[in-house]
Amino acid sequence: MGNDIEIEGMVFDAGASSRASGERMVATELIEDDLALDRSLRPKRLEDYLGQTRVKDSLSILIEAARQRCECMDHVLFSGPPGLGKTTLAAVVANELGANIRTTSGPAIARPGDLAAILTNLEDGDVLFIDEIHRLNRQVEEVLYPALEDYVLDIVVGKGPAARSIRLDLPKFTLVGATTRTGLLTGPLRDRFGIVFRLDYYTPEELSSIVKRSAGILDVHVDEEGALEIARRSRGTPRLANRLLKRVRDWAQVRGTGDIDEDTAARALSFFEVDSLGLDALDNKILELLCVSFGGRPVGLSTLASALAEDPDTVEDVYEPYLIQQGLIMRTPKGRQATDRAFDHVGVKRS
Ligand SMILES: Nc1ncnc2c1ncn2[C@@H]1O[C@H](COP(=O)(O)OP(=O)(O)OP(=O)(O)O)[C@@H](O)[C@H]1O
Ligand SMILES: [Mg+2]
Repeated sequence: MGNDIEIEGMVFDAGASSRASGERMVATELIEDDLALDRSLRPKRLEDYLGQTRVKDSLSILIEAARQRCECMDHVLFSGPPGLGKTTLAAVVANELGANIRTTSGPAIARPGDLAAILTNLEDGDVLFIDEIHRLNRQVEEVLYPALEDYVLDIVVGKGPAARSIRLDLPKFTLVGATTRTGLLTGPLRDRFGIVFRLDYYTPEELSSIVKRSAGILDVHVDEEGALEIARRSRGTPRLANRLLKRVRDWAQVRGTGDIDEDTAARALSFFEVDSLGLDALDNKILELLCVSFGGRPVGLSTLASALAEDPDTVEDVYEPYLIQQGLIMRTPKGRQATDRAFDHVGVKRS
């Protein structure tokens, strides 16, 4: 294969290994590359959190009301695809409330005892942030319900006939939950949140202001059109916009003047194989297969996956959602099919 890398006699398929670890340049999930960047670019106050105006407006009312009454804010849930700013928003809420934040995640709380330890260590007014809350197991959830409703913890002491249940009072706290999949949350858990906020993909204009803010922090000059060009290729996702900005900055430093305008951004991103719609090489290969090799006919998932030398689940979970959301492919009962927009993008006529 053309992409193979040979190190000390061992041969790696560069494409497969980077894909297997999820490190696609256009991945919206967190990758190692983002970590240092995340810390410096994450907004801390509501005014620096750009876009999502409806969510921000309601949140600021909730926060202000809680502050005026000197009470805890209602429990809130943030849901939405990876990289749209759920974790960021949880920290922003705590900051605006002037509260401490304790952070944990669904998979990290394995047993009811783990949750009990977290809850009893909270202080009045704290924000408890549970990321990936849809991954809490049922027994743990059962402990959480009374804690959310009445700030109490029911624990069973002893075993067998001598076992008895005692009730402990907990400090008043605000739970902030985050999930990529509201559908996976159980009904009773969802019902215990005062408000569920759905984060949506950002518009290019919103992403462009995020790019400009980040460029200011990174101390790189980007003009209006340059920021918008990066924004258009960022799949509606701030995390990706920041990552692409970083790559464009590298390219501009080495191949350009160091400043970022529209032309620099476009050339840099084409160099890194992120095209005008934010599609990478593999996305484009999918479109080419559907439009050219299969001539626009519906193609079954397994046929498509084997033509790409990929796993069908990966094709369905990783590659397809954005292509479908962009109206480039359709799922039909007979299989996957390219749309007119895909034909336009690939630059061929439907036969
Ligand atoms: N509204 C925003 N304004 C400015 N920057 C943002 C905004 N939302 C997100 N970001 C940036 O995008 C990055 C990713 O956001 P965050 O980690 O909060 O996403 P997430 O929704 O929690 O993703 P995941 O589902 O993968 O946990 C952050 O480091 C932050 O810098
Ligand atoms: Mg997160």
